[in-house]
Amino acid sequence: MPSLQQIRTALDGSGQAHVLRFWPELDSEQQEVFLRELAQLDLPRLEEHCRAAAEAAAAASCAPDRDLEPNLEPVPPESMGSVRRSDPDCLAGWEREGFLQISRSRVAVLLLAGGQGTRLGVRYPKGMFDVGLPSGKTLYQIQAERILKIQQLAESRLGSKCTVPWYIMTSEFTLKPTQTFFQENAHFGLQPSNIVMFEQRMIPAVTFDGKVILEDKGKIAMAPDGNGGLYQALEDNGVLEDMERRGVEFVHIYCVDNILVKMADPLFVGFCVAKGADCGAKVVEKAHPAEPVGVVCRVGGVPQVVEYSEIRPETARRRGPAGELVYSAGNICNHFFTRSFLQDVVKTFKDQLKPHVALKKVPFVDSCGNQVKPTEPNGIKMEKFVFDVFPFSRSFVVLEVRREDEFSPLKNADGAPSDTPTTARNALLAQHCRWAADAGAALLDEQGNSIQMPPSSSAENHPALKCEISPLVSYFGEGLEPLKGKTIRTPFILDGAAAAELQA
Ligand SMILES: CC(=O)N[C@H]1[C@@H](OP(=O)(O)O)O[C@H](CO)[C@@H](O)[C@@H]1O
Repeated sequence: MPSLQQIRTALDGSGQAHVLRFWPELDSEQQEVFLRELAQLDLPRLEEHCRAAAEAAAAASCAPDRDLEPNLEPVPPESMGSVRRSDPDCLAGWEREGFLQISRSRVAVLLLAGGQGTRLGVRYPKGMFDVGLPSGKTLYQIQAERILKIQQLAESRLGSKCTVPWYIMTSEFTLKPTQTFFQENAHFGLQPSNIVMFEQRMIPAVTFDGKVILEDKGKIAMAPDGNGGLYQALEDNGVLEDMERRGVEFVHIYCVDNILVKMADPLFVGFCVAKGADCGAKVVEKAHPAEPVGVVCRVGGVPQVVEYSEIRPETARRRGPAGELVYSAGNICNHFFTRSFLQDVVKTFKDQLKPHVALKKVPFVDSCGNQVKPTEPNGIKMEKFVFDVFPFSRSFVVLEVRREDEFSPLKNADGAPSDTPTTARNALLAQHCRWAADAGAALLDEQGNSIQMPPSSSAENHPALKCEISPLVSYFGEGLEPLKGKTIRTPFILDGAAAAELQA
């Protein structure tokens, strides 16, 4: 660990002497903690980081990138598959391929869970959130059970025991609570050795004039380096070597907040493998031009995602001859990568990823040592995006899926118009009602009236649908034969015990 003097010299040399302004006021314990934190900074690159942040923020304030526009085009149809439009035999073939790879233990899932949940307004990892399902399950539990189920399905279809390892990228904010939560819940029935948690790096928030922000007298305001910090974290933690040891060849990467995520989705994995892709993305048709999702497209002939914060509203609103949005491929943060592509990224490309600028309200101590909670953005956070490696792909594909089956993200607290605990809960419950109805069950509401299924598009706002099917019973609506001809009064939870009872 570098000494205080070495750190002081490095900070002075990079124009950040103010960081130690309150050092004499700290007691010895606070000094020790602060010194440890300072020792973890990338001091040789600090000056460059601060200057780049200030410059990027100044450039970003001049409007979204206008140079993008003339080079932008939708993904060409030959790189796309669609669950809604592709031939059923094709879909079945892709699914078979996916199951084959899963059954050989060649598929892993990787969760991006380093975020702070600021918009949702919770102080714990988003994965620990309970959206108020009848079962009270959290996002982590639902995901864990989907892994258990997909392993089981692959085993029963192909007769070989298999493992889908779960890699979880956390940050300083989320690692400890996530570890504790998993331990307290007996890893939700998964083998602890098949869950690999690792931490992404943190970087300092910076003022508009390029100064590191002090959150407290002995604490720098740090933020995770964005979900694109993944590639650095893979290297820092030897994750690709771990995958290689386990024989993993294909990785399904996803964000923690989508309650409908299909872990290791055999159809998506099989589609990408069958197409010989090194990199793939799942999309849904955008609901409306201003929906806060990135757009999967091409820029200057190479695949890319233009993030919702960076696209010009006029571009997002552009429509084709039939009135459809030209840029309609909404990114749902479900990506496929081959391990060998990830290796290339880590070895060759990751340092070329350009950080994106986010202007945030960052609490700080002023020069007199007073705590200030700003009402306007005062700080710059620099984030890398996980999809910024798409341009390096040699064979990039996109699979369009049904929103009502695959995408209902949890971003905001209840009260917001969309992407809330309520919309996430309703989306899942409506999906399960559809599964039950498709299996031949008649559903009654709490008063005993027959439930009319609403159109899928409005299901997120339909509160009467209270049928929850455990992922341990069904992964995507399969295996629900015991429901045939049954009349079910909601709220209803179909877990393993209830399914056995129905069967009997
Ligand atoms: C950097 C990144 O991955 N951004 C993703 C991600 O957005 P967030 O607002 O960062 O959660 O999830 C969205 C889908 O929920 C996706 O549309 C968007 O492109």
